[in-house]
Amino acid sequence: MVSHHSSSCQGTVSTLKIGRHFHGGLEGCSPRPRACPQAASRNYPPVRLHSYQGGLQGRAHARPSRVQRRAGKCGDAAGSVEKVAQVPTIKLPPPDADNATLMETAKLIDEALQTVGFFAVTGHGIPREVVSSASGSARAFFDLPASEKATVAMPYQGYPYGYAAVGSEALSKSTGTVTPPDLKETFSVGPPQRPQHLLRSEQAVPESVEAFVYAESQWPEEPPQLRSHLETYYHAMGDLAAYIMKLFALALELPSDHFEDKIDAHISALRVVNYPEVDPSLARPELGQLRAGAHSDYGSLTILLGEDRPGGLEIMSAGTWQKVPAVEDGFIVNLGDLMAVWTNDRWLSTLHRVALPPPDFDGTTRRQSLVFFHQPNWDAMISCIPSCMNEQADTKCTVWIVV
Ligand SMILES: O=C(O)CCC(=O)C(=O)O
Ligand SMILES: [Fe+2]
Repeated sequence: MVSHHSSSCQGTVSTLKIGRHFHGGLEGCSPRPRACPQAASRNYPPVRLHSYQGGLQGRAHARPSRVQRRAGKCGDAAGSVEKVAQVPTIKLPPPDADNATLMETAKLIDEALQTVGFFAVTGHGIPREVVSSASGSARAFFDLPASEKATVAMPYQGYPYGYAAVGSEALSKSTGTVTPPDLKETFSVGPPQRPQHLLRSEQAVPESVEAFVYAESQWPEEPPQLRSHLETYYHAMGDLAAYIMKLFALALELPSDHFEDKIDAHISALRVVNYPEVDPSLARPELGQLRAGAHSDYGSLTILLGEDRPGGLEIMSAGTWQKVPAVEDGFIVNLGDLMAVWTNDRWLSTLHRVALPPPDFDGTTRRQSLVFFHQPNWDAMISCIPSCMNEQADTKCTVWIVV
């Protein structure tokens, strides 16, 4: 449904009704902020997502990224990939480094995002203790009996936060590919504090935004430190994302604070993921079944802490699936669809997946990831960044509001 409203800019504002939908069901949308083109919202009120302005009409949804368009079919045999992706490791300077140093780093980021859509960061300054506490508590949570984990299960399909058992989600559905469900279990949480930003917004906050974007996280009784460890980790990730967005601004020839007021009440989600041991002698994965099916992320950027285990992260690059090894004391950062839209496709939101371990591997294959999906403020205006304008970009003032 498209309706028109007046706006402060000269053109029209089009309100496009598509469901922004979180759910742990098999329809393929993951429990994190995103516009879900495939599943119309049936059991949850649709909400406004971000506005897209500056000729990006219609791309806020159903937009295959450049990589996806090149990728073609992506269901080849998992576990057989040998090639290692050219994902550069970028050592971040301290945030108060001189401008020339920050610009050098920004250039490396620009290069990585134009070519692979992924880079690794070291020098991030996040204490090891913050990372190991969050990882350890997440592992302890996943080790609980199923009945305990079920106490914090997402209460209904469409609720963004809580636990989702193995078999709840097939990420590949978001790219229009039907596969059996992913072999993973997840626990997702949202912003620890309800941002004050809601109160100062000029627009009335739709109830659906209140209920959805700021839905309450659910915390289990066990392990007792899970909440404090994950909240500390969430804040550390939010700060790191803000620093990376500052470097993004420099890379895009913008003032370094360009994104600040668009992410100061970010609605990011933290998701911890357990990929259980795969033992084909006990249960053979179904045809096309992966640990996480091929997908691109939806937000501004994702910060991933993975584990180097067989059956890990792979990206589609130069037309083939390629492995992305974990980086010691580092994080993997990738761009999401929203940032690809924001940059008018200058930067890539790359298709990726988590493969199955090779069937003949006889060591441990359990793998855990901590995935931080950074999302700007719910009402941030996403308008084509001036340095990303090109002949293809339609410059008339059109704002897409997803309600
Ligand atoms: O676990 C991983 O390495 C990647 C997970 C991922 O891509 C996701 O959850 O969106
Ligand atoms: Fe992902």
